[in-house]
Amino acid sequence: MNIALIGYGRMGKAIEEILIQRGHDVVLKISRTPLPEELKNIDVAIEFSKPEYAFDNLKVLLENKVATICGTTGWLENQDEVNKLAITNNTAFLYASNFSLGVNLFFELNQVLARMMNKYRNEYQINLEEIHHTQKLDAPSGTAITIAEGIIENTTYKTWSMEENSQEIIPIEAKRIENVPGTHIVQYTSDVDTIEISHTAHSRKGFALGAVIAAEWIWNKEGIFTMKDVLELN
Ligand SMILES: NC(=O)C1=CN([C@@H]2O[C@H](COP(=O)(O)OP(=O)(O)OC[C@H]3O[C@@H](n4cnc5c(N)ncnc54)[C@H](OP(=O)(O)O)[C@@H]3O)[C@@H](O)[C@H]2O)C=CC1
Ligand SMILES: O=C(O)C1=N[C@H](C(=O)O)C[C@H](O)C1
Repeated sequence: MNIALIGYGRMGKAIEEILIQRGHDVVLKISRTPLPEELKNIDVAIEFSKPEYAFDNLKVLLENKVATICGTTGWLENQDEVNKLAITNNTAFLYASNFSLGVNLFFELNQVLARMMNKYRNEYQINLEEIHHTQKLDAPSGTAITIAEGIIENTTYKTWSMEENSQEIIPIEAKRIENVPGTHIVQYTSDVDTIEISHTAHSRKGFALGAVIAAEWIWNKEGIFTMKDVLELN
């Protein structure tokens, strides 16, 4: 496939390595310079830039009818508009806060555990922690937000917060430590014990491979998709 890499930082470079291994051609690489207004001969675009640039990039890609997968976090206030653009331009769009197979399995496990724990809300205090490298621009991580949303869907918690803690709120703590690719921990603590599930990425390879698999999957499709569709977790 002819792939456009929009954002050529840590993730862009890790993705490029896997694209080449799997026989794809990287026909456009964008870092900093604005996207050309007209895009030609691109099968799929892979967007991993920065929170403040993602929306503008996605608009150009989708208006050019380029099937796009996006891993950039921190731009979701514009998600509805982006989804509409994909639909009106008869193309395909997939956003994932985390492309790794392991985290997507963890999302499922998190929902099952949340459903079980809802009965014991009074006995157990919930805590969500994410740890990332010090260059990360957004907090909490997109993955932590997806985990919190999975808990909210399956319990009587109403929202999440990095500042407040109450019966209705899932507290999220974000830690920044040199060279950590991404760790997420969900804890339920009572007076007598702690139940904990965690996912620890050892490198960026899992995110990058998942992004390439999603790009291969979305080619020639139309609509709005998630990693659940790609990994057939529905
Ligand atoms: N969904 C997932 O599985 C994962 C998501 N992420 C997310 O992906 C994003 C990128 O992460 P990462 O690669 O580590 O970050 P980096 O900062 O390493 O890379 C971002 C790149 O985008 C470039 N850039 C700047 N402006 C633009 C622009 N207008 N258009 C396109 N590119 C631009 C930056 O250039 P310059 O440095 O010169 O400004 C930089 O090279 C983050 O939001 C992160 O949270 C990360 C890992 C996994
Ligand atoms: O910025 C990162 O590095 C990561 N960002 C994503 C997020 O915000 O969840 C995914 C992964 O945890 C690494």
